[in-house]
Amino acid sequence: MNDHDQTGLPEPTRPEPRSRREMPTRRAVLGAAAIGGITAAGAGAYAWAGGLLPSDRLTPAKFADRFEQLSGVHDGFRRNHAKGVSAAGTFVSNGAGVELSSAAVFASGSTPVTARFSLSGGLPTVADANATTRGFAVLFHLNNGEQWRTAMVNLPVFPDSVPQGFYDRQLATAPVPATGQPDPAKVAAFLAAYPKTARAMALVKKTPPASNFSNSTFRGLNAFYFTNQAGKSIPVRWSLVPEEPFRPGPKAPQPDHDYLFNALIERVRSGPVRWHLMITLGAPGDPTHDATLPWPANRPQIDVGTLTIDALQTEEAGNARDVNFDPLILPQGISPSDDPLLTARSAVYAQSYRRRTREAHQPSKVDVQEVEAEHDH
Ligand code: HEM
Repeated sequence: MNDHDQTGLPEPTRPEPRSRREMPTRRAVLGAAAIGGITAAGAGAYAWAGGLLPSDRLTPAKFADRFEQLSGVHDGFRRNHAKGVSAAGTFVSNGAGVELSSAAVFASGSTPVTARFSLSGGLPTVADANATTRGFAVLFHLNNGEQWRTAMVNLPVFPDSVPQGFYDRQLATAPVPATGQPDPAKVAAFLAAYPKTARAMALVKKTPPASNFSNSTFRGLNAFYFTNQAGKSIPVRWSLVPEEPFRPGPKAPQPDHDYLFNALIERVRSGPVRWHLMITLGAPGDPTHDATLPWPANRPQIDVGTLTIDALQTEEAGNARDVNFDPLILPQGISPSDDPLLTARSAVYAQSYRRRTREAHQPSKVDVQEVEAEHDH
């Protein structure tokens, strides 16, 4: 994601659908030991060696270079979703997910989570703005030692169907110095080349952002498969639906540079914030390979439990700062779909993770204690 999402997406030739069983997962690649730890330096390049990306020209390093080209290098920060805050809480399963997936996280009971709220883009100092894509990443620490990591955003669909589209979109929508706005001709050419992005962005425009992080719906967007104890698999997508009622966010720029993060810090200080984990069940024929395409609105949605966030922490060693929210770190009972974004994400997140963890860490731009102290005065 970047913070100028007003662009288009490609209809490239789709590779032959791969069997789910052929898709590599980080679980398989890294082994149980790596999954047990809170950090996962990536071995993501395996995905590219397997030719899973549509173009040999595009590598994890080139992807990371492009983020740096557009936002600069900010030592120690994520190459995308650079501005953020760490969070902690608990997922309480109501047991309804057990018949869908054998993942231990769905057995009745509670699972601790490490989470992170973020804004898209590579600038750790970016001003909070209503239209900037918001992220909510969650790491479930399953009681059996497994982990489930998922990074979600507050969009109804993803703008790009293939990695090359995301890569091209970043450049096509970059503001030009003369106007501070994207070059309309470049944007038009990009959208003409990527009509799926044009359609996805029309859906995004019809879905106004909520006023705060705490009343935003966050969606995983990529499809996965759930497999239950009986070995039955079903395509799914998931989302976190807030208990707090939706209110539209302000259209005008806000005087407070950090108004979204400041409001979140105050909100969590006043009491826990809750979302319901909703699993949408796909039907035969629903696209699993393309995150730009919504599934029909009448697909069953199963509420499998409640995620509660009750603490925020300034990013630092030991909390979500040092987590790679790789979407292919999955527990037994959840497996990837044929969506090409998944393997690309895994590889590019690993590249970003490697770069940022080798750099000197700068203090996070969202300082929880500072905001709380200001509020007390
Ligand atoms: C080809 C597609 C994509 C690329 C190349 C990409 C790239 C990145 C990169 C480089 C990071 C920083 C990773 C790190 O340093 O830990 C990141 C973070 C993030 N991405 Fe993506 N992304 C893609 C698709 C998506 C999709 C489909 C979603 C949501 C459905 C998403 C949501 C997020 C979120 C929420 C974060 C912040 C995670 C955190 O807090 O650590 N991204 N992305």
